[in-house]
Amino acid sequence: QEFRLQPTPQNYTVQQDDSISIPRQYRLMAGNSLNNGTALPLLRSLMPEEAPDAAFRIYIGTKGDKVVSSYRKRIPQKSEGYFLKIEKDRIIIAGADERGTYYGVQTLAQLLTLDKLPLAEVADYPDVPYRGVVEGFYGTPWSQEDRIRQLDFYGRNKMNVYLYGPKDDPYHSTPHWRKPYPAQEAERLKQLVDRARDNNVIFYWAIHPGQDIRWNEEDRELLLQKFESMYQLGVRGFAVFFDDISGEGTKADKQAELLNYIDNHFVQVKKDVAPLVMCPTEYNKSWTKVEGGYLTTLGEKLNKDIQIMWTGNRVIATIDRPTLDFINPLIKRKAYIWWNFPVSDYVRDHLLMGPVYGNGLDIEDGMSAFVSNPMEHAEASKISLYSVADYTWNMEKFDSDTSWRHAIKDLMPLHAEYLETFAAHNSDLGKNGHGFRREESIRLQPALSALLKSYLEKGEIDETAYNQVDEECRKIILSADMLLASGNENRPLIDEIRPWLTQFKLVGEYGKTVLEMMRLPQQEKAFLPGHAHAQALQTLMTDNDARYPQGVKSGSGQLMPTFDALFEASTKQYNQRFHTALNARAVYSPYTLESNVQQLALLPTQQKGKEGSIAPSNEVILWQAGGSLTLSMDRPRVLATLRIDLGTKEEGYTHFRLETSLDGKTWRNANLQSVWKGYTMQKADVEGQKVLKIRLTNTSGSEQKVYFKAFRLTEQE
Ligand SMILES: CC(=O)N[C@H]1c2[nH]c(C(=O)Nc3ccccc3)c[n+]2[C@H](CO)[C@@H](O)[C@@H]1O
Repeated sequence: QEFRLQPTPQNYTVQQDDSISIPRQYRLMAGNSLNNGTALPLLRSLMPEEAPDAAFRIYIGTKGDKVVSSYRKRIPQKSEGYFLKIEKDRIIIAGADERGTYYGVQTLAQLLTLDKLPLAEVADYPDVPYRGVVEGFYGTPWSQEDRIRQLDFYGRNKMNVYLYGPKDDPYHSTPHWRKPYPAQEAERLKQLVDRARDNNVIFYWAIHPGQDIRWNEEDRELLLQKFESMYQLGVRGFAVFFDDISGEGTKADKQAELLNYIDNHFVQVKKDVAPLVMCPTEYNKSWTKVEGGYLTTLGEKLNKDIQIMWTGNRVIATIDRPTLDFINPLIKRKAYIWWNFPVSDYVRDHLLMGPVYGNGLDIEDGMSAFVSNPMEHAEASKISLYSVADYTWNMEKFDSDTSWRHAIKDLMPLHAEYLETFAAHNSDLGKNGHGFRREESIRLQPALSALLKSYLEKGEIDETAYNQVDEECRKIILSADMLLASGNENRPLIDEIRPWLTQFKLVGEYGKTVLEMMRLPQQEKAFLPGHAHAQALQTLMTDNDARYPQGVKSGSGQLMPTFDALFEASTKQYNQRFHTALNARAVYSPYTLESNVQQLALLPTQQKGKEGSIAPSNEVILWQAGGSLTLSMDRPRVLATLRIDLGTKEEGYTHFRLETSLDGKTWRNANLQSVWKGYTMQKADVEGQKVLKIRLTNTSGSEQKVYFKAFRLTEQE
């Protein structure tokens, strides 16, 4: 793949027929404005041989510096803009500000990877003012090493913000948001703040107090003391998140009062702190009731400098002009976009490795920021983050597929073709409560469809499609092995995705086995080993990595549905021909979920041995009055235990009725009682009962906000 600058510059010209050797020594002419910045240290790390008498010169400064005054007019008049020019005997790097100059050096760093330096001119600047990442997901927070690698990545990719807000950090959220970090944790955060500074990234520390905040002076002062403790660690960006809470903390006027107080008595007083950021409780259109006045209250009352986050028309959504035309007038400022991709905390059995696409390419003027909420898998998230950096820097020239391919090459240059094969088939989320899906196996889709159509409709094999799919299965198996054996090229990435690589190889083997079965349904003996092997592979693909209770899924968007359909079709053909009853069901779960509660309806069910479950959800469930959830078995089964956890206190369960049925018509109550005092896990008195269906209904007469943490049954041996 050809060399490209990342992110795509606004203006970049190169003299095609000329270049220079990378100078071994140079004389540095630097402006004073850079003395305390990071541009010079970066430049010196790239070109170590500084010599006062060298013929080759490097002029570097910001627009106020004399050393670059003759290029002043070439500097884009945009925040973080820069002008970079490489001539035969000099390099000029002139920034609109210090960070712009730093970005000019980052661009030079990329050009220095070439064998020869092109005689180039770059006049560049970002489209979106704040660009970066909000570590705002549920699940295992990133490690210290993850975050340090992330911050270096943001520096290289010209991302300028990182918001620290992992939901599962108890000092970010309830119960310990009021307390300072323990010394060891504080020291680790200080290291991150310093690393962020080295990469010219604004480190925002976010607090998530809304679940138990009291609107009084004590909590207000405790919050300010926490911010002050973070300021002492070097933090210069602060955020307050009010998402996913219920009760008192959701009040807009109280939220605005608190935020304005923080702004007036902390942010404005400190003078060196970035604008305050807040995430509202109504952070997407599908939840907000404009007439309820929550957003307009914030828009009217919040100080104008305070940034307001927005996830779009839904919790998980792409961002377009209508999205911004809705929210910006309400909040009376440009939305600070919190993009919930590639976050996967609600589909933890999937990896989201596909291209970034679907956001508008003409909306750069409608947002103050665009930050991505990533997966708990830090390295794997970089495929998307690389493209988010590309998209937010130069929206008009953003090309989804080109960016995706370069992102993969950037992550594993020596194994890019194998990682691209893996990423292409691990991009869709599967069925989920948000209804957000992604394309998968795009290039193979026509062959998969043709193969399946000809086999199902005519019982024939489309040889062209067959061979394409067979070849892809070979590449899948090869890619999995090559990546698993890739050694130290990017060990942190391989460590993250290893369960999915193992699964991916099984998918390739399953595909090859099913393809062989397709040729044999008329051969009474020869068909059987393939059928048995396919079933063995199905079992191996189900009972996989114990670290992921929902299992791990690979190729679930296109490959597996096609292979399962071909498995079933060829087995049914065999059964009809030889009057046998080989199992033709590929994707087999004895449990089916039905619900009229929108956020529950799409949750997947799982079976592992004698245990059956409905996948948990990490969001607050809005369970309407009378809403119910029914788990049906494929046949009556004798239960041993049933555990339910709605994340609510004891009395919360009085709002629900649990019933069982043997025929789906007559129902009997099954009482719930606490498994452990004070905890929310409940057990139902179902031991020894033979049931066909289990039903849980909100009988309180009003909407209940609960968590869906567990719904697990075990059958008697
Ligand atoms: C602003 C935001 O997206 N907040 C959280 C969030 N909240 C939700 C919800 O779906 N929340 C929700 C749903 C229904 C009722 C209340 C809250 C999803 N997410 C993200 C993706 O799972 C999660 O990573 C994030 O921390």
